[in-house]
Amino acid sequence: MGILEKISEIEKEISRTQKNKEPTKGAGVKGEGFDVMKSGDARVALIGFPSVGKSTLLNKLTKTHSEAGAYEFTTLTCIPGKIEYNGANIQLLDLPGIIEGASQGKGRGRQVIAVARTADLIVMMLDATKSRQQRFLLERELEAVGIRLNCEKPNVYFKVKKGGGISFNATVKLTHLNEKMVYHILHDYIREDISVDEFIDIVLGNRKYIKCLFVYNKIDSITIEELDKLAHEYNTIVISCEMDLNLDYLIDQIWKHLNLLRVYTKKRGEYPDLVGGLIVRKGASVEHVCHAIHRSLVDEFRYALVWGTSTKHNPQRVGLSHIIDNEDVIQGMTLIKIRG
Ligand SMILES: Nc1nc2c(ncn2[C@@H]2O[C@H](COP(=O)(O)OP(=O)(O)OP(=O)(O)O)[C@@H](O)[C@H]2O)c(=O)[nH]1
Ligand SMILES: [K+]
Ligand SMILES: [Mg+2]
Repeated sequence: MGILEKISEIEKEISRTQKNKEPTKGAGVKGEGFDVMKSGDARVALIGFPSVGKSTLLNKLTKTHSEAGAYEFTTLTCIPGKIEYNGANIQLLDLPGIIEGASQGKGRGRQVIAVARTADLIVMMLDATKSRQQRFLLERELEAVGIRLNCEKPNVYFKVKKGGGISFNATVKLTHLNEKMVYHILHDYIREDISVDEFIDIVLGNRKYIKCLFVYNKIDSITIEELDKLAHEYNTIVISCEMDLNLDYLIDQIWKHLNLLRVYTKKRGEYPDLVGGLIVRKGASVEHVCHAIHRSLVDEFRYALVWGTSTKHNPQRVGLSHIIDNEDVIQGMTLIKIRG
C-alpha cells in the first residue's frame, strides 16, 4: 500500500470512529473517558450532584482544564488531573454529576460509580447552599452499590473445605452473631445453584471499603452560622473554589486521608535526598521500600540503617520487616532511582 493510500485509509478510519464517540469535548484524547489509567501514588475521585463545583475544583488544584458552567451536566466524562504534594503524585478525577437513582443506572451513574470503586479516597463534594439532605442521598446511592464509606473492612476469612459443608470459627468472642445465625443467613440468601468460587466472590468481592472526605463548596454564599455548623460535621471540610478559601487545607487533608508516607533514602557518607523521597502506604516495611526502589533489591538486602520516628535510637540497624514512619531516612539500599 502506498503512503497516500495509507493516509486515506487512516482518514477513513478516523471519520468512522469519530461518529461513534460521545459528543464531549476532549473525548478520544489520551487519558480521557471512564477507563482512565491509574497513575501516580494514589487516586481520588470527585463525586457529587451536578454543579456543586467539581470541575472548578479540578481546575484550581491541578494543571488540567475541565469545562465548568452554571448548567447541570457540564462534565460528561472522567477528566484526570494531577496534584503534586509532599513528594506524591495524586491523581484527581473529575466526574459527571450523579443524581438520585444513579445506582440504578440513571444518567451516567453506573460509570461514575464504577470509577469511584477504583479510588483510594472519595471526595464527596456538596453545595453548602443546598439542603443537608444531599449528603445522605449520595451516601445512600454509594451504599446501594456496595461501597462502604469510612468503615473498616471486617476481618473475616473464608476457606474452601475439601469435603464441602460449613465449619465456623471465631477467634474473638462474638456478641452479635453465632454459628447458627451464620448458617441461616447463608441458607436464606442463596437462591441459585452457584459454585463455591462464585459464592466466595460474592461474599468477599461485593463490598468496597473506601475512605470519604465530605467537602462543602460555595461557603462564600452562606452565613457564618451555617458555615460553623457544616464545619463541625464528621470528616468534613468547608471550601470556596471561587474565593480560594481553605483549598490548601483540603489538599493537606486529602494527603492525610490517603495514609501515604514519604521516606528518604541516603547513601553512606552523604546527606539524604530530601527532594526526591519515596511514597509508600502507611504500615509499609523496609521490604516495601525496597520494592518501591527496585524489585531486585530485596535479594541483595542485608540490613538498613534508619533515622526517624520509627526507631528506638538513631540510626537503628533494621531488617526487612521493620515498619517505617513518615519522614524516616533509610540508608543501606543500592539506589537505582526509578521515580522522577
Ligand atoms: N458561589 C460559588 N460558586 C461556585 C463555586 N465553585 C463553583 N461555583 C460555580 O458553580 C457552578 C458549577 O460549577 P462546575 O465546576 O461546573 O460544577 P460541577 O460540579 O463540575 O458540575 P457538573 O459537571 O455539571 O456536574 C459554576 O457556575 C461555578 O462558577 C464557589 O466556590 N462559590
Ligand atoms: K456545572
Ligand atoms: Mg463538572
